[in-house]
Amino acid sequence: MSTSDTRADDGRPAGLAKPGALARLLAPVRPHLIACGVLSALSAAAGIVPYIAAAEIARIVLERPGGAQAAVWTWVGVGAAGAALWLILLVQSSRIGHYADAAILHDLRVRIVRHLGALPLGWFRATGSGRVKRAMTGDLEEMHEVIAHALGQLTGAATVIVVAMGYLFLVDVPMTLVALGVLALMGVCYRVSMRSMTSHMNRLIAAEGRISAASVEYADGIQVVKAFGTGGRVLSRFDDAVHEYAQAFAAWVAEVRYSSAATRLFGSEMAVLTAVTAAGLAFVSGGSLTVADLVAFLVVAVGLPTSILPAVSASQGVRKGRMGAAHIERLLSHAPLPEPEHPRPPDGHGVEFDRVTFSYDGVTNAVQEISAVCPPGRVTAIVGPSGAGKTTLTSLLPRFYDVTAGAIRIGGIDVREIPSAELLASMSLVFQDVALLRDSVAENIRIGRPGAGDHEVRQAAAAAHVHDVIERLPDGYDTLLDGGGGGLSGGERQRLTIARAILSGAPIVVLDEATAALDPDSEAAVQDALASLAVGKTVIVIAHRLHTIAGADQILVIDRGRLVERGSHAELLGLDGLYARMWAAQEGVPA
Ligand SMILES: Nc1ncnc2c1ncn2[C@@H]1O[C@H](COP(=O)(O)OP(=O)(O)OP(=O)(O)O)[C@@H](O)[C@H]1O
Repeated sequence: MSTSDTRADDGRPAGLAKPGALARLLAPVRPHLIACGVLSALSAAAGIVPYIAAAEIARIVLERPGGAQAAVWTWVGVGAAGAALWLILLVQSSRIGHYADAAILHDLRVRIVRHLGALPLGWFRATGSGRVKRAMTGDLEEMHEVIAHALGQLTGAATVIVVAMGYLFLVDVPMTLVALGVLALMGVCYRVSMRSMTSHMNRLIAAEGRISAASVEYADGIQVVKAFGTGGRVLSRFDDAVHEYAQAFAAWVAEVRYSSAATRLFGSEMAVLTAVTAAGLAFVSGGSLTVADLVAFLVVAVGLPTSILPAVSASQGVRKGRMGAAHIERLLSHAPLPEPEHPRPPDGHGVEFDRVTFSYDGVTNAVQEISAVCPPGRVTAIVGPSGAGKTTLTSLLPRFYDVTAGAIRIGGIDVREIPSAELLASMSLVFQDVALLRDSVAENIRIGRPGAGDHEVRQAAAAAHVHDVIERLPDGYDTLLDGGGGGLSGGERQRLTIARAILSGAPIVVLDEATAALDPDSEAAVQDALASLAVGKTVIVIAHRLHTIAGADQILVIDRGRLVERGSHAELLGLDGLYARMWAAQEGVPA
């Protein structure tokens, strides 16, 4: 998790949840939550009745020994009815709470997934998967705790205090004040122990994020770690994060150790029992309290901590739920890719960059005033030194980001006027970091055109020069690939994605050529596959190794965000400029 993850977009620490984010997100199930709260309160009230009945029976037996059998049996009936009602209402409130929980979490998951689908792809590159994952798992889980558990526990505890104290007040006021005093001490200690919870929680969440980022970094880069022995550095980042977590936790514990121990002490049956017994015996010997009334306190007041303590963890659950809700609301508030008000379909698939300027930070332009036409049926190569702006320029075409100035047109229509689904469907994006899904080989190709028949999948694989490789796999086209495409070489994985692009039949192909050198056979196979893919299409290829694009119809040379040269390979060599120097450097031929 990056630092940005621990802060709200307005710079406020993430723990300081926007007030009301939880209430706003739960609005669709508010009636269910109110019903759940009311039933929990009624259930808690019914749950205290058997204790009151026991106390009343004790008072009758002690005050009128041998008499009032009917009254005893009435209280037995009341107690049994209270217990039955407690159970029935508890089950009902839990049923409604869990129903609301399932409904709202489903609703939020769908909203998050739809929203993610509408966010610009550049947002994912900048944000990373950790934040998305946290919203879909941890943050929702924290909201679940509030809806399904904390709400009922809090209303239940509040009701138990009101009903029990109401009854005890009727029995004896001074004794009730003694019991209340113990519980009030617990409340004060709890508030003291929770005073700095938000800042400690933020520190812990930030450290937790760094632990998870370091673990992902280690797992993702395990090959590099093992091959180059950089495990020490990656592991030390993990170690530092774990150490920071332990320190944050220790600092919190050190600060709250006395207040939370006191909370436990005053919130225990032991404390209430001691206070009630001591005060009660004093009052009894002073003649202001009967033994029967003392028994009522021993039965009802001593049980109170057991009913109230779950509310302590529930209130922490609510704090966490508010934080989770704030994270989710923030994710949902990121502006989606603006869809055109008056969508227009492109007329053709030639691509035109018209004085395109783009800045990531609003200060420096990564791409500046680039104008070029990429005609259909032709290959346009983009070359230039590292950091020149090649990837940036091509990522503006599928609207990973929108241009800062100028325009990009497909078939004469500004990409911002083309519906985003149609825009993405009009192009195949073949990137270096080959994305294979955990699915069969056939399905990995079929993503290009869901619903394509087996025969078409095989044809695409054959055109991409990867059919024979697939046939040699243990289960052929049904072989399951792990996420990284294990079992296939780099060149084979690339050809698989090229087969995917061939099957999609999209008229525009954007290709980020692999920087890593393949062995000559593999490279030749990839080149042949690309030639099949390019037929009749508008092909834009970012080239790192110039000899692979020497035959391109036009080559655009970019340097520091600007288009500095353009022409065919021969023309560019004739210019004796940047391209000629790059060619000489790569091919070992003097320019
Ligand atoms: N997500 C981003 N946020 C901010 N700046 C970025 C981002 N991506 C790239 N840049 C910057 O924009 C400039 C152009 O980068 P870009 O990746 O487009 O270059 P490139 O020519 O594709 O480089 P390479 O050949 O090394 O891939 C660089 O200065 C880079 O640091």
